[in-house]
Amino acid sequence: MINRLGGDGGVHSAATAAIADYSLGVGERLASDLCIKEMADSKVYDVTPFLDEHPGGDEVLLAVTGKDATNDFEDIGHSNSAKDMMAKYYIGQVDLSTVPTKRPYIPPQQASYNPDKTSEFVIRILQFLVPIMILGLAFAVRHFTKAD
Ligand code: HEM
Repeated sequence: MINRLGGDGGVHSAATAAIADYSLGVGERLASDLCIKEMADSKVYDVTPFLDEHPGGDEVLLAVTGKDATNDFEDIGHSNSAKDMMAKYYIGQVDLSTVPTKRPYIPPQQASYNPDKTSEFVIRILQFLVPIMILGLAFAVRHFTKAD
C-alpha cells in the first residue's frame, strides 16, 4: 500500500507519524517499522518484508534504518530492476519541515596565542637552575657534615 503525505485514510496518518519520527532521528526505537528515507527525493521505504529477500543481506538495511540511505544505495550500483523493486516498498515522503537543518560548523576554540614569552623564559631558567641548586645544596650538606 502506498501512503503519501496529503492523502487520506487511517493508514496514511499512522505512516505519516512514523515518517515524522524517523525524520527527527528517533527511527531506531521503531525497529519493527523499518524505513529508509531518501532525502534527495524525500521518499520513505518500509523494507521490513524485504529483509530476508534482500540479496545484499538484512544487515546493510538495518544499518541505515531511519537514516538517509541515498548514498549507500547509490554506492552499491543497484541494477535498474532493483530500482524498479523499490516502488513495492515505497510508503510515503519525508516531511522535510521535521528534518533538523544542518548545524553550522563552529571550529573548536583554540587557546589564544600569547606573544608574551616571559613566563616561558622563567620556566626554562628554573628548569636549568633548580637541578644546579639541588646539586649545590648536596655539596654544601656534604661539606658541612663531613667528619674532620
Ligand atoms: C528498497 C531498497 C532496496 C532494494 C529494492 C534493493 C535491492 C537489491 C537487489 C535486487 C540487489 C541484487 C543486485 C542488483 O540487482 O542490483 C541488491 C544487492 C545489494 N544491495 Fe540492495 N536494495 C535496497 C536497498 C539497499 C541499501 C539501502 C543498501 C545499503 C545500505 C543495499 C545494499 C546492497 C548490497 C551490499 C548488495 C549486494 C551487491 C553485490 O553483492 O554486488 N541495498 N539490492
